[in-house]
Amino acid sequence: MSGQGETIAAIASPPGPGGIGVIRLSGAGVAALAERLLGRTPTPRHAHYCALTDATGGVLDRGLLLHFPAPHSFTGEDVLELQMHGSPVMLGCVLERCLELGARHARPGEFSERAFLNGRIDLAQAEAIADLIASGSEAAARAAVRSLEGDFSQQVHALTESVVRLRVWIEAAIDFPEEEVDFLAEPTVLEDLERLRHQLDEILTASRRGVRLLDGLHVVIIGRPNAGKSSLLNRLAASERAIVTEIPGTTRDVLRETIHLDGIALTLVDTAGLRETADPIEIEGMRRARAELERADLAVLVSDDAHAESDHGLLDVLPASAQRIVVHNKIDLDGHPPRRAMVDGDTHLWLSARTGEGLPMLIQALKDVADPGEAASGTFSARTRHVAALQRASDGLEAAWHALTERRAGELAAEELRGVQRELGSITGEFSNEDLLGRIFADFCIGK
Ligand SMILES: Nc1nc2c(ncn2[C@@H]2O[C@H](COP(=O)(O)OP(=O)(O)OP(=O)(O)O)[C@@H](O)[C@H]2O)c(=O)[nH]1
Ligand SMILES: [K+]
Ligand SMILES: [Mg+2]
Repeated sequence: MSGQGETIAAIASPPGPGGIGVIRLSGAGVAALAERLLGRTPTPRHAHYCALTDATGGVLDRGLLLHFPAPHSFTGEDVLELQMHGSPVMLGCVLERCLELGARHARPGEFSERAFLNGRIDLAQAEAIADLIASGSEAAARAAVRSLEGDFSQQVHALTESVVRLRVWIEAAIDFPEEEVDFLAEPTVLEDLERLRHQLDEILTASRRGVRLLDGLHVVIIGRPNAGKSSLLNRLAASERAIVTEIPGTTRDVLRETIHLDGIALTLVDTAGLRETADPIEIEGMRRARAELERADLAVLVSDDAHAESDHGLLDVLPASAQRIVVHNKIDLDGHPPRRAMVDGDTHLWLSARTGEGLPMLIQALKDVADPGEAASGTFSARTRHVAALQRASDGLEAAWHALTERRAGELAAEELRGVQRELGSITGEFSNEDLLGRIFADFCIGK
């Protein structure tokens, strides 16, 4: 079979002893190698029970040998799977035997990379494999499976097709300058563009959700000194992680603690209290606090009820991209019961970090943000790389919109749409370079 790569081999099951161990091979020499191991030509996709022997014919182990001839295999090449006892020592010996017979060690992710290069899966699907393996919750795993099934890629493809249609149309108009101006004023062109922007935004939102499922939620706790930020972090982490004292300005550096709610990881970030000060250490601490806010999915503004009024001004510090919860802490001091209310579109919670009263409400609110529940049923897994590309595509559509509406510049709009097409193509790997591929597949485990 032509077009197959060097024969690669790897132990595909996890390291350590196990019930079953699997060695996987792919490439040009697989068919010959399978024949040597089995002593005859294996039947395609048939489980042969056989002895796996060393060079002298000594039995290393007995197990199943499965041959998947190209192109109907995971990589699109000839693939061989050896299933045997999960003994790390014997797996090593059988792998060694495969190397003697002409295979070489596979690099991390090399099987998936070949599957991608042979068009069995696109890049987003290949990434979904790694994400499925690494997923830490059922929600994340299900989302990864959906991406692996191609849900995400299909949506990106559909979008790309619409972009191409619009671009071709605009380019055709440019070729007839006397009609161009009229054409660009056509409401249908702008309607199409508007619809595209809407669809792209929906995918962008879903992708952000997908990233959150994989990477967890970045929750930044901010507020004035002594509001009880560190006390709250300790409560949520159920440990004395952060130093708590009655001295304002206790926390000066950024402090992180990961907790899990229903299988979803939340990185809680405690920060230095925000106030006017001349202390250079505190000033640096506040700079870091603001930097953390920039990449927050959720900002928890902690306010000591006594200063609620002035703390309200801090809401302006929060980036628009982050969701937010306002916590009114220390209700134990005035004896008010815990409660939850919506104020100007924000969730406000009254609780006590000291006594733990009202804390379940906060945990519920965090869960609501972390796991969008019903809304997540259509969520696919996505990576920061995808979100960044979609964001650039979205900016490109906006630029195309301005080019058409304000400047009647068809050429410019077409150029922007070409850029959008490239960005979308980079997600599924139609436009990719070796650097990017190298970086993506190096993160995979060996044997995948
Ligand atoms: N009564 C009461 N005291 C609290 C509560 N939460 C925190 N405190 C007290 O408030 C003081 C400050 O708490 P911290 O958790 O250090 O506050 P912080 O916001 O991290 O302060 P900085 O790190 O200095 O910005 C400490 O003396 C805490 O014991 C609460 O719910 N009730
Ligand atoms: K303090
Ligand atoms: Mg603190």
